[in-house]
Amino acid sequence: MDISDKIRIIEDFPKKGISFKDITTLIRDGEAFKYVINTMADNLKDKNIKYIAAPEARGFILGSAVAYAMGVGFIPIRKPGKLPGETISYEYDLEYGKDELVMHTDAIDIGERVAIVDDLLATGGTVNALAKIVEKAGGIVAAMEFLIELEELNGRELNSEYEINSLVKYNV
Ligand SMILES: O=P(O)(O)OC[C@H]1O[C@H](OP(=O)(O)OP(=O)(O)O)[C@H](O)[C@@H]1O
Ligand SMILES: Nc1ncnc2[nH]cnc12
Repeated sequence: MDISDKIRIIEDFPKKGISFKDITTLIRDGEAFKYVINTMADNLKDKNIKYIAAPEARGFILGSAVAYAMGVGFIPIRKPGKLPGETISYEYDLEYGKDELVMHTDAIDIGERVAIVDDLLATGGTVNALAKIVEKAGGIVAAMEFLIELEELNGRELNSEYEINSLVKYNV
């Protein structure tokens, strides 16, 4: 199935020079959404995955559906101030700014295998921070799955120690 034509591109959002890849047009199409989730779940089978971890907000849309499809647990990775228990955090750079991610310290036990799911790989800062948090908690990052990869931003290089799969690639 060709899903690339379901992604809407909006230039100069959220600021000038950014070519924004909008996935809302893909996920409102039930067949395209299902295809993406099943493809990601299929890529992750036979990897002995215990949990899917995904960052808010767009990561939750895909990550929780992939976890459900695989019958494994879901770990939400949030912005600061949202999780009620004891947390581990990590600051990172975005294509357009800075941010911080937070996970419950007890979400992962030592040696448990985690797959990271997000809608888009740009600079790779978000998932790198997420991977470092998982490792800080004693988990193993078994793979990273993306719907979209912006190849020129070299997110793959920043995360070269991890297995990375993406479904649709763009130059910018
Ligand atoms: O590879 P990177 O350069 O780190 O960029 C990719 C991240 O940026 C976007 O999230 P954003 O922080 O805009 O948050 P949102 O999901 O809440 O819209 C996107 O959903 C990825 O998580
Ligand atoms: N160009 C882009 N489009 C959509 N989401 C993004 N997150 C980081 N860069 C992005």
